[in-house]
Amino acid sequence: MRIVSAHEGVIPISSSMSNAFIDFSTMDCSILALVSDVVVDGKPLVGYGFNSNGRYSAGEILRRRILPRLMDAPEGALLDEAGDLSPSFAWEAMMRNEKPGGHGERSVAVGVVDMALHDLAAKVAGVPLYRWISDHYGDGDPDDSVFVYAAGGYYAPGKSDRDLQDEMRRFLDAGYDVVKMKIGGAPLAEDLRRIEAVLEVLGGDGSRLAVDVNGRFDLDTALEYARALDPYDLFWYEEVGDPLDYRLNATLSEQYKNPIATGENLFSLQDARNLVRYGGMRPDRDYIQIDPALSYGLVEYRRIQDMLSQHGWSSRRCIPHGGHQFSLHIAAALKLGGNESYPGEFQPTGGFADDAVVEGSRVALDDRPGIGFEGKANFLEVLRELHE
Ligand SMILES: O=C([O-])CC(=O)C(=O)O
Ligand SMILES: [Mg+2]
Repeated sequence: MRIVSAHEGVIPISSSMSNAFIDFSTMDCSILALVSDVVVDGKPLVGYGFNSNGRYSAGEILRRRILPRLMDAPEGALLDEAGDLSPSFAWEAMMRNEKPGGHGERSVAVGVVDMALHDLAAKVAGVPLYRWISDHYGDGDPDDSVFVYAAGGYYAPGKSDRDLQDEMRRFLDAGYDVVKMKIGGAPLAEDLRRIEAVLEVLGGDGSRLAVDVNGRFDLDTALEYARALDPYDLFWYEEVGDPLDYRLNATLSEQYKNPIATGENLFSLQDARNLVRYGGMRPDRDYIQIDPALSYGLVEYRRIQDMLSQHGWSSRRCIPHGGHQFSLHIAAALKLGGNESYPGEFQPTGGFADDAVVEGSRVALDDRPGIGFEGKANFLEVLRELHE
């Protein structure tokens, strides 16, 4: 098989909401179609990818470096011994002449292509991606459903505690047991009032509420909030300080007994290893949220899983950021602890298939070949425009 053309584009995924660090008024996203020479039912098979959310589109890097290297790779260089598309060989081709370090600059671009390559490889095999990953990289016995929690609870102009409660009620009505809200964008007293409002909806059960700081706090504020949050026994306290401030995270973990989650802004094996080496993360309770789409794709994510396992971490302690279908397949196949979900945000890219049902905070995988963007009508329309 051969990739005959690559079509890259940019779409807005903007909104009026804010977390403690950024607003999403100009958030956009790279999308990609890789058209193959494999024809099924008179149409070429096409692999699709996009770059999750939280990082902006990476079109320049895709156009100038990553895609030319992929498309100019010698005949056969992207194929394994069986003649099948190898995302690992493609990764080597895309990363040729790239120095180590500085990962965020290009990890998003490579992640977009890696997603499309995996979508295509599974479509060529005629199987859903979770099955393909499990057979190629896992134990051949994937989970048939994945734990998901509903992320939202953003700050927004004019949003009242009542609005926040209604949003959380909608999540519960949609089948989620665990929800997440933003903190750190308001003074502590106001955030505690917002937390109490959400806890009211959750019957007072803090173990069903995660809070996300988006890297806003210095150490003193991190500890001040930690003392205030501890009695709630929350599901987790997320990305409390700067993502690369491992000392802050380590100090926090000595003083905050409940689970901490972080990693959505770490984009490489090396950064993840530093978190585990120096960040004080506790394999018995904490969560690692690295998002495969932002961090060089599944090829790198598997290296990260190997590293975690060598450091005594179970894959079940990983719950990726991003709320997208790619990570849902990875979670089922590699037996992660779950996946994020944004029932209301980041359209048209975010979320799962239109017919996906969440029950008891779990979502089942479907049988569409590849990632299954074909079951997400609004997004598919945008993706098809790239190449049709
Ligand atoms: O607000 C964001 O950038 C998204 C985020 O942190 C998350 O999903 O955990
Ligand atoms: Mg987060």
